Amino acid sequence: MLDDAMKIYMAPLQSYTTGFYRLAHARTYGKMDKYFTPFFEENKEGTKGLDLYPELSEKYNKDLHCIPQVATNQADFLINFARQAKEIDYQEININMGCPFPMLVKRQRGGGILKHPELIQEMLESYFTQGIDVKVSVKMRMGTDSPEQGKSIVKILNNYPLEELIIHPRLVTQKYNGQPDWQAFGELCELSHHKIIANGDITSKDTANTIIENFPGINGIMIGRGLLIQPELPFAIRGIQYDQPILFDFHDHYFRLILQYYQDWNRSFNFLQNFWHYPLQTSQNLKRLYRQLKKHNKPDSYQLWLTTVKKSIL
Ligand SMILES: Cc1cc2nc3c(=O)[nH]c(=O)nc-3n(C[C@H](O)[C@H](O)[C@H](O)COP(=O)(O)O)c2cc1C
Repeated sequence: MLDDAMKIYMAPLQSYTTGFYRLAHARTYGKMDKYFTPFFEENKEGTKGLDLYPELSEKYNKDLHCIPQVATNQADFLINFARQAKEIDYQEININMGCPFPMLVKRQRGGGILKHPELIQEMLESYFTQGIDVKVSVKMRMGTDSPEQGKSIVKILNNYPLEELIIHPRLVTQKYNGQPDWQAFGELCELSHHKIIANGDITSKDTANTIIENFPGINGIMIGRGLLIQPELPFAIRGIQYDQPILFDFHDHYFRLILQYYQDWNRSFNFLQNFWHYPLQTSQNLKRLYRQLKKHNKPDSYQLWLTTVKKSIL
């Protein structure tokens, strides 16, 4: 049985782990230790108060330990983001230093910032000298295009009182290809003075246990795609079993939350497609069902499609 002190977090995945998803997941399976929102970016969000985003509204995050994430290299934006988050009762924010989206990387944000230690240092120096009462954690890859970059960044991060450091040991240039480099992860852990959370390709209880056994000093693990494929995975890792598959209860919670919010079938349907994307990738038959989904884009037809999925999964 996994030690309770070992934390399990839900990773942020833009368009997938939305507020609706996180809340429906918690109501169905139980609460995870922490949730991270997909990243907010400056320019778009700078013009609108954070309290206006359903992603952050109390309705979808009440009683969940949720951390708003930001992708920036600007101290002013970071400070403003933290202050706005505090106003709506968030105590911690997370900085994205890993996203491989080319538009972000080109602008030295997300995974692109790892090549610019000077920007990280300036931003954190300014943040921490202002004494803002909002904790900061960082989620990073092991470099933009070289693992040496991750090492220099970890040394810089050591100068600041971060809440924790989440490491996904891939380079930004790898996107999601190849394997995470767990040896490089170990080296970064040794260099870091912070609490470490391991992230990347945790898709089963066995992978989780191997990482925890190989790196006993870490504080937790973060799961993204493994959870989207198998939403019960974080609880299976803790040894919790459900009497019956409850994927469809999860779906029903999620479906209700979306329809209530949008009151519009077409917009809701996009979210439903995202919900089914990962669970229906595990066999040729399920992939074929997923491809058929886009033709079932009307409420009655969707219900018929769902019946076929139920028969294939249960
Ligand atoms: C479609 C997609 C969207 C993602 N969006 C974010 C994001 O908004 N913020 C972030 O920090 N990471 C994001 N990630 C990265 C994941 O949080 C995670 O670090 C990565 O998928 C590796 O973990 P996993 O193998 O458990 O999924 C995204 C990944 C994918 C595939």
